[in-house]
Amino acid sequence: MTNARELLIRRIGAQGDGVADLDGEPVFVPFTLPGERIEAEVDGERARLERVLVPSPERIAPVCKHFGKCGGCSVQHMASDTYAEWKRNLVVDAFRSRGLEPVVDELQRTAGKRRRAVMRAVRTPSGVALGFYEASSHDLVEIEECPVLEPKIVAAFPDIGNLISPLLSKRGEARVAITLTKSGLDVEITGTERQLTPAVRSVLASKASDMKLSRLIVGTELVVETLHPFMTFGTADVILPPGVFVQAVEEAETEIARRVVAAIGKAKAVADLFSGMGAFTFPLAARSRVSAFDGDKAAVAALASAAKKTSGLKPITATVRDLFREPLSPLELNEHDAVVFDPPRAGAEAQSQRLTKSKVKTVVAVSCNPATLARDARHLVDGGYKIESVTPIDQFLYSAHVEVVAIFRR
Ligand SMILES: C[S@@+](CC[C@H](N)C(=O)[O-])C[C@H]1O[C@@H](n2cnc3c(N)ncnc32)[C@H](O)[C@@H]1O
Repeated sequence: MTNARELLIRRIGAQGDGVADLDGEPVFVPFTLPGERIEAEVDGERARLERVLVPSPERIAPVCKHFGKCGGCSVQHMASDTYAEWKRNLVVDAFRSRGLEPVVDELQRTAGKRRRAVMRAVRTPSGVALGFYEASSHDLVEIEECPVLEPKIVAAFPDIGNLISPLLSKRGEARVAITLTKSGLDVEITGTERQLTPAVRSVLASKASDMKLSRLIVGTELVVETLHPFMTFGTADVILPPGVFVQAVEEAETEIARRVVAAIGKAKAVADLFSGMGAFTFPLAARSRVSAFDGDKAAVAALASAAKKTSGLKPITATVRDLFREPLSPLELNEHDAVVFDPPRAGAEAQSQRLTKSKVKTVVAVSCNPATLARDARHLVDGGYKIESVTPIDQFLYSAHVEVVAIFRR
């Protein structure tokens, strides 16, 4: 049952929603700010904003016309300083909840835009629309502009819609992953029900080369690869396997790598855990021997192949390993002077526990989830490490996500 209520917003929650109290219970209202008096349609612990009765002086006009409907961004309505302090506090609160009170740096901004978009495509009366889902829904919002995406990706939407058209039935829907690589757009279309017949394949291949795509994959089939899609890490060009992890924003990746390299200093041997394709391995290998480990076979193969082709670096080894099930043992860790880990959102708990039993002096943790980072930091601190610095980086502009680089020493 829903009902319209007048509410006073008291704080901003971890997802960027304003939080009001109603009969002693929290109610989350997207797109509102502390101090605002609003009218909202309440449905359990969620509410839909109807009207802002008394706006906060921190309220600003959103930069995108789709804001409020598109589920991609949650916080375009906050003044810049409020936004930066809220994001920084997400990290402060995560550490505090584990009993840790490190000095957390100011939010580091990056000017760059996202180089990967994972979108949905649907047929419309006039063609094919590309968009993102509304928040907590499967309703598509057709996207005509996007301030967080690389403009080259947004500019390609009409052509990509046209490309997908022969694959979509009347009510069909497809998933489209578009990645801007150094050799152009890499497009992967999945979830279409129509067969990739030889005739359709040849139409797609010809459209893809007209569009100068570096690669087009449909389902698991490579339709065309005009140029190998690659990214540059340090001095190495690494060819992207399909679907591999890439940091969202190139400038953020460069800033993280710069901080990782500076923290490692002159260490002779470094373990790069959850290395992916080597975004940190290659910058580190300018000075240190690096052992890279990751669970993704294709990413490790891409890293190893680029390491073979790149001259002027210290030796690199690349190993496929499930680091949740089989974290590096204290003995293996002791072969290194420093360790970097950059796990998925689940964090690196087992590995952090092993680190406390090793002699490694420097640990650099890179994380996109302050909650699991703080949990892992608690293990490291209990095991004798001191937190040297914690730096939030705004890799995920206008969202409730934040990247963090934390340095530990003993
Ligand atoms: C946040 S990404 C970091 C990748 C790389 N450091 C970078 O900056 O591009 C996390 C990586 O963890 C890897 N991964 C996920 N689960 C894993 C596991 N159980 N064992 C080892 N690696 C895993 C993924 O393949 C991915 O490359």
